[in-house]
Amino acid sequence: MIQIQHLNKTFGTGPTAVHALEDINLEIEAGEIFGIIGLSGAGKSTLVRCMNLLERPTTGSVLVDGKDLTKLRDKQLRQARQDISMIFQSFNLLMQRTALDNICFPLELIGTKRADAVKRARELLELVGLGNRADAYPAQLSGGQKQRVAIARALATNPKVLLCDEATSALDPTTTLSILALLKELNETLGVTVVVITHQMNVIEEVCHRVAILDHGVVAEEGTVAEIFSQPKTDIGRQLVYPNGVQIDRLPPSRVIRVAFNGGSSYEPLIASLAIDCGVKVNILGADTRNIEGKAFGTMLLGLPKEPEEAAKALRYIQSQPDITVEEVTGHA
Ligand SMILES: Nc1ncnc2c1ncn2[C@@H]1O[C@H](COP(=O)(O)OP(=O)(O)OP(=O)(O)O)[C@@H](O)[C@H]1O
Repeated sequence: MIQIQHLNKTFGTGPTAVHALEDINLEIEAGEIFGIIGLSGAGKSTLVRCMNLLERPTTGSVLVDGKDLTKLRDKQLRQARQDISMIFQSFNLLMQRTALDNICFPLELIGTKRADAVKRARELLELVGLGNRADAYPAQLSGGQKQRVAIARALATNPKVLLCDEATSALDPTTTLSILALLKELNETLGVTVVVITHQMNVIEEVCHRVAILDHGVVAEEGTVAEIFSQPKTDIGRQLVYPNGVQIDRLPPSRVIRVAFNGGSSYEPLIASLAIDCGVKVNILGADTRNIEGKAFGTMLLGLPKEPEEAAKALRYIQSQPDITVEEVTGHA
């Protein structure tokens, strides 16, 4: 659906140039919810703006449905953009227009008859749960309601792709969840491909199927949400997945392992059975468990006994358990 190939974006020239994105390669499939996460300044907004050419890549291609947007002339590009809508952290509603007329706006731009536009806008207001607020102005709506109007407006032209740039970052946690649930529902019912840009791991966890982690303008790692959550492979991945991770250099000098639960139906009482079945005691240094799509994922950071034979025995026992993987930890845990 969206193929990003060898994309680079540099702002400015010479010694003050900022290389915001370097050799980005991503494939986002039709119908999926794809997350792009990274710390502030990682290049997330620049990347999402390159996806509809609001920002023109310095080099590289952006293919949507096989069409390279960077090769299109203005008129063709305007047409292609009708398939790619965007919502923002700050909603960007027109304050002088009612909710209904905000949604009619993109339809007016493409010459839709007023009666047809109003009909479509009313349908969309129903779809986003605001059927009774057609005549409200943005100032009379809550943040969550404003984002619902923005979503309805973004869907007015029946786009194939909805780009969400920090769409829930200005909302409280409960409203965030309700907007994410709406995005999920729209993805499932309309089949719209959703790209979610965020700095919050819980947003990714809540709605995304796959995720790419952006770090200093490069893709550090990508995979299914379950893969990234159970076994982040890079420092930045570990920082995002375990924000309260333990620095190993502050731990006692015994071997430390991370035990990842990879989607077994429940958490085995691993520590208790270690003690009972092999008489070995391990230290729990940290634990972070989650339930994703009904399956158990998560990790425990364990300090093995100092005595090498005991440590090896514990390790063998843990490795023999189903749906569990183990890695020895060095550096950021
Ligand atoms: N128009 C611009 N001119 C110059 N530099 C820019 C411009 N836009 C972005 N940058 C730089 O590009 C880098 C990436 O910025 P970007 O806004 O894409 O990051 P981000 O991950 O979205 O960060 P945040 O979460 O803080 O919005 C930063 O170093 C930023 O200063």
